[in-house]
Amino acid sequence: MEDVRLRRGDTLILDGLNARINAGETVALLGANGCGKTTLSRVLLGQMWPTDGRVQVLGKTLGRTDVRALRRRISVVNGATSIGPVGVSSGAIVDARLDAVAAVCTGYFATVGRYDRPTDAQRAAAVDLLRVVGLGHRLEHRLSSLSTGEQRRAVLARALVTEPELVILDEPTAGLDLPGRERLLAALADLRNARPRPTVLLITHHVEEIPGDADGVWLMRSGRLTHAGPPADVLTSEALSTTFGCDVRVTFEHGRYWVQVAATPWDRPRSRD
Ligand SMILES: Nc1ncnc2c1ncn2[C@@H]1O[C@H](COP(=O)(O)OP(=O)(O)OP(=O)(O)O)[C@@H](O)[C@H]1O
Repeated sequence: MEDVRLRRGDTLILDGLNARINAGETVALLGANGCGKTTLSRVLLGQMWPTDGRVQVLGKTLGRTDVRALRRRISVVNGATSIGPVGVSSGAIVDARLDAVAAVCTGYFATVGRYDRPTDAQRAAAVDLLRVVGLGHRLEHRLSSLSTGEQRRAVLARALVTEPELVILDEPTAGLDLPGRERLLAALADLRNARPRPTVLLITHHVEEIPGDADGVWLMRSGRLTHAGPPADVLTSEALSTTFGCDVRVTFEHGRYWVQVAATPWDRPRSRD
């Protein structure tokens, strides 16, 4: 991204973004609600058009390339409800009535329901991926009978089945319990060992979800990227306190970064009695 600005009405949503992710790198994007993270991802997907600036994705310059062809090389996973009944207004990306293997196979055809017949090799790849995300024991189960965490992992497997070159994960662990979240993070760590290794943009609110060996971390505030660099340089108490507007302490343990809120601007001085 070069000098990317995006204005809608009176709101400057993205304010002069300059940043780069090299092929195969994992970068985490962190910032307060409403700072522009999802908008940035939508720009990368060609779903929102910047007011100024230049965006290149997978070597293609947006505005000079067929976005539909580019989209086939990208997968998006977000925490929103994406499994449900098929219908124009349901917003579902996959039919809840499908079993896990069939659901993952819809990823090959970018369909919500089962309209196409996958090859044996495609089914085998879907089964492999379901095992990777810890759903090997749920292959024949309908999505509607799976727990939220299991559904989320099935959606992740669906997103990966086409071996995308770029994976955008927008709060992929939202709504997951602790083991569910750890399982999903482990699946993401496996993804970083995949060959070829996809480029990953992980949008998250949770510092502890950022792999300690991520290639980069971007901090965003009011539509600007205020910090970008290796995790050890960016995930500091000072930088995160500025980003979130409250006093936080960052520690590094067990290969990950952890945050504690030390004080918030709305803390009142405690009475002595
Ligand atoms: N089409 C639009 N027109 C006007 N304002 C918009 C539009 N799309 C998004 N915004 C505003 O831009 C800001 C950034 O939204 P965005 O969804 O990118 O934030 P975010 O960082 O992903 O937030 P969250 O962490 O809450 O998901 C918000 O204030 C939002 O209301």
